Amino acid sequence: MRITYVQFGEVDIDGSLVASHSSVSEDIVMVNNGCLCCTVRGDLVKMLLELVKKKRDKFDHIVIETTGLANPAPVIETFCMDELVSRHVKLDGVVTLVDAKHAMQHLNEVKPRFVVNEAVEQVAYADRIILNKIDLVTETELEVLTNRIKHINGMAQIKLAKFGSVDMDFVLGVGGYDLERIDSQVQVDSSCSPSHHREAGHEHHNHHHDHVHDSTVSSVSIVYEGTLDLDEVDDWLERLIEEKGEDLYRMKGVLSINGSDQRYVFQGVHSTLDGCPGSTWGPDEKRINKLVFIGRNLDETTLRKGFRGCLV
Ligand SMILES: Nc1nc2c(ncn2[C@@H]2O[C@H](COP(=O)(O)OP(=O)(O)OP(=O)(O)O)[C@@H](O)[C@H]2O)c(=O)[nH]1
Repeated sequence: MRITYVQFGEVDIDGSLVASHSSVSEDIVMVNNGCLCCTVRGDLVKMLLELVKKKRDKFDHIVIETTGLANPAPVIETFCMDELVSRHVKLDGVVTLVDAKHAMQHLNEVKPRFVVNEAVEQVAYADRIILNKIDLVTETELEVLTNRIKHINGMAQIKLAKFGSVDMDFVLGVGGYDLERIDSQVQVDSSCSPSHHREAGHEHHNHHHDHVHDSTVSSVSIVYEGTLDLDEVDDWLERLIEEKGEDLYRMKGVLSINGSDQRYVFQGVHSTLDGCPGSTWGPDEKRINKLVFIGRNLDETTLRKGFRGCLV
C-alpha cells in the first residue's frame, strides 16, 4: 500500500519517525505555518492539488496528521466544500487518537467564551477513535472516559489500544462520508442517550461557572419504527441546517420513506448535506429509522419533535 503522509505542525519530528519506522512506501509533506484554524484550508487545498497533479499514480491514500491542538472542522470542510479538491480526492474518515491517561483532563478543560475545546472537537468529528495507553489507567477510569467519549460522539467506533496498535483496516478505508456505508455505520447504541450520561455524573460540571463549556457538544440519537414523508424530511433537515448549521457537526441517518422499498440514507457536515436511496428493505424487516446528530447545544426535544413531524 502506498501512503502519502502530511503533517501540519511546527517541527518535523513525527515525519522523520514515520519515515524511519515505516514498511510502506511513503511520501512525507510538511505544512508548517502558524495558526491552523485560520490558514489551514488554503494551504491544504494547494498541497492536495499539487499532490494530485504531480504524484497521482504514486499513492493510494493521503494521511493528514494535524497537531494535537488543531480544530478538525476546517480540514474536513475543505474536502466537502472545495470543488476542485472534492473532484480529485475523497475524505475517507477522521481518526482520533485519544490518550486515555490525559484525555479527561483536556476534555474537561474550561475555555473562555467562544474558544473551542480542541480535545472535544477532535472527539466529536471522529469516525474512528483509538483509545490508547489503556495500560496506564484503571478499568473504572477507562469506563468513565469511554462513556464521556460516547456522550460527545455516539457514532464513532472505538477501539482500545496500547502503543497505538490497531489493524490498518480500522484507520484506512473507513468510509465515514460514504453514503453506501451509512447503513452499517448508524448502529445506535442506546447507552449513548444523554440521560444515561447525565447519570454518569458529568453534567453537574456546568453549574459552577459562567463559561461556555464544550461539554455542550453531544450526540442525540433517534431510533423509531415507522415511515416518513420524504418532502417533510427534506423540509425539516433544510430548516435544521439553516437554523443550526454551525452547531451541527455531523449527522447521519437511515430512513424509512413512505411508498419506497429502499432505505433513504443521508449524511452531513454543518451545512453540507448528502442523501440518496440506499439498499432495499427485506420483506419482513422492521422499518426502523435511525438518526444520529452530533453538535453543540443540541436540543434533543426539538430534534425529536421535528422528526415526529415527518412521520406519516
Ligand atoms: N505505557 C504506554 N506508553 C505509551 C503508549 N503509547 C505511547 N506511549 C508512550 O508515550 C510517549 C509519548 O508518546 P505519544 O503520547 O504517542 O506522543 P505523540 O502522539 O507522538 O505526540 P504528538 O504527536 O505531539 O501529539 C512515548 O514515550 C510513547 O512510547 C501506550 O499505549 N502505553
